[in-house]
Amino acid sequence: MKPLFEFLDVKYLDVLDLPDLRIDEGRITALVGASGSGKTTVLRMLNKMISPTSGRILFQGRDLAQEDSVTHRRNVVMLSQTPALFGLTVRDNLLAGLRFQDREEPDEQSLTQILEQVRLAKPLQEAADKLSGGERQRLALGRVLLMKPRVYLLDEPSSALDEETAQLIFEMLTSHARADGSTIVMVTHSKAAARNHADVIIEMSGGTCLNKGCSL
Ligand SMILES: Nc1ncnc2c1ncn2[C@@H]1O[C@H](COP(=O)(O)OP(=O)(O)OP(=O)(O)O)[C@@H](O)[C@H]1O
Repeated sequence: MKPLFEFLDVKYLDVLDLPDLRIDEGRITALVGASGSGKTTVLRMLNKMISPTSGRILFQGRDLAQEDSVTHRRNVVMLSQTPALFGLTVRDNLLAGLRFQDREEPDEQSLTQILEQVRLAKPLQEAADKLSGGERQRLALGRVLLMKPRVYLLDEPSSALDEETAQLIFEMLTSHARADGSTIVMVTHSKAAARNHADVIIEMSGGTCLNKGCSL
């Protein structure tokens, strides 16, 4: 397995202490652990929203500190726990992630297919602020899928979903990632989801990783 991210003696304030954490390319990694154990902070580091206060993170063998943040975030896209709405309609929200990408606007059919993929049965012209929490979560996931990133950082992507929809979404995400070789790092409170869908489970506690050596 090729390492995509490698943490070398990384510390972040008194929040994280990760001597040796590795995330492999093309795999599905689940970050599990109690509330406040540092899971979201790890995702934010992978996305370069925050940087280590000491130590280094390598991305594809290069120091992440040297990478351009905007370019990095085109490849490594984070879906937060409470995604924001963009613009007025479902369509506006799907297209929002492509604004800064040099790509042709997807046609109606592609947008409708994405909605089917995320199990959101709403018309493209529907007002986004009318959607429920779980529907917004799936809409935001659709926005991220359209961006076709190499790495998906998903912060509790199923927190607002019922069990059946969550299961369908995890299945869609994993088959999508396996088909195009993308990498997923997802935070989840569901140990069952982690066991059923992830290749690697990283267990966090008190800002560190409990796995032996943290290099799986
Ligand atoms: N910039 C910061 N300064 C100080 N403390 C911080 C900072 N960022 C995060 N923390 C603290 O670090 C701890 C870990 O936060 P984090 O959001 O990573 O936890 P989590 O495991 O994702 O929790 P949850 O499952 O509840 O979302 C928390 O106690 C949080 O308050």
